[in-house]
Amino acid sequence: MTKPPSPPSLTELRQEIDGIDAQVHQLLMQRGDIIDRLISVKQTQEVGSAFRPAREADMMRRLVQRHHGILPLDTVESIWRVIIATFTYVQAPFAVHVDQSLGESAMRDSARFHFGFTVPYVPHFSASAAVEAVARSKGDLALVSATSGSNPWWLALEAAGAPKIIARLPFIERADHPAALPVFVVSRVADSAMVTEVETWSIRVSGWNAEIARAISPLAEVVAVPDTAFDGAALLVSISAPGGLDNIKAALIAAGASVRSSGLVGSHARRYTVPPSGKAPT
Ligand SMILES: O=C(O)C(=O)C[C@]1(C(=O)O)C=C[C@@H](O)C=C1
Repeated sequence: MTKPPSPPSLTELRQEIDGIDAQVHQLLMQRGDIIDRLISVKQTQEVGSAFRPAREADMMRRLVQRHHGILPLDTVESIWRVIIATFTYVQAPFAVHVDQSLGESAMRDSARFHFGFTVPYVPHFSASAAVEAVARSKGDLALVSATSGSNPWWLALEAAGAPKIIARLPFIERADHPAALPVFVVSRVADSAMVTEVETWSIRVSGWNAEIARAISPLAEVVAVPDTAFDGAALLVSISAPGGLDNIKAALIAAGASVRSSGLVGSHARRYTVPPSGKAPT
């Protein structure tokens, strides 16, 4: 009778792990060599930022789709965020300007999760100050709340040549995400690098009240800052449906508001949600 094979020893398993670690490290250095070649092809210096939101949204979605096994998705996502953010930084150094006015810890978690520790973190006491710092810079990023605001910081994005909203974090949403805070990324990137699945519009209205807010809330995500001078409000409206802007304007007017102005202030990828278990992401 043949003896069953004996299980591998701890030393053998550790040798296998060492072999894999050396390969992972080797592959990361190889990735760095490719980034080195990509710098001259991309001509990042023209816009100043190496950040490519459309490419990153696509990479993060594919990462989730191919992932399986016991390694938690939180860990895989955070490792790749640090890899991509750091390789963006080595192409063209940038800082992340963070609005901490609504609370420091969740914003800091979001910045560190998505951009790691190599990219400098610059705290600000208002969203406007973070956005102004980006406007003065060549390729810096600002992180501001995507769901609430105490001042209409997005008005500064209306002008041609001003920075724009280029992404909404987290790229991959799910229950218990370790950096779940909804955050807009504001920067100046090449038009060709933008994702346009969701457009963000700055809309100024007169005659704003709670009833009008309720009337448009099923149609789009809205951040509203009342503007007492005009009995109105500055709105930041995220629109994903084609023709959505006209529908929003019609709904505002039907509810009794008048639209004073509208301007496109950016765009980002559609929200991508991983269900609790087993089902396909949406
Ligand atoms: O694909 C690019 O354009 C890159 O610069 C590479 C890379 C990456 O590290 O994979 C880095 C920055 C971009 O935002 C997207 C991807």
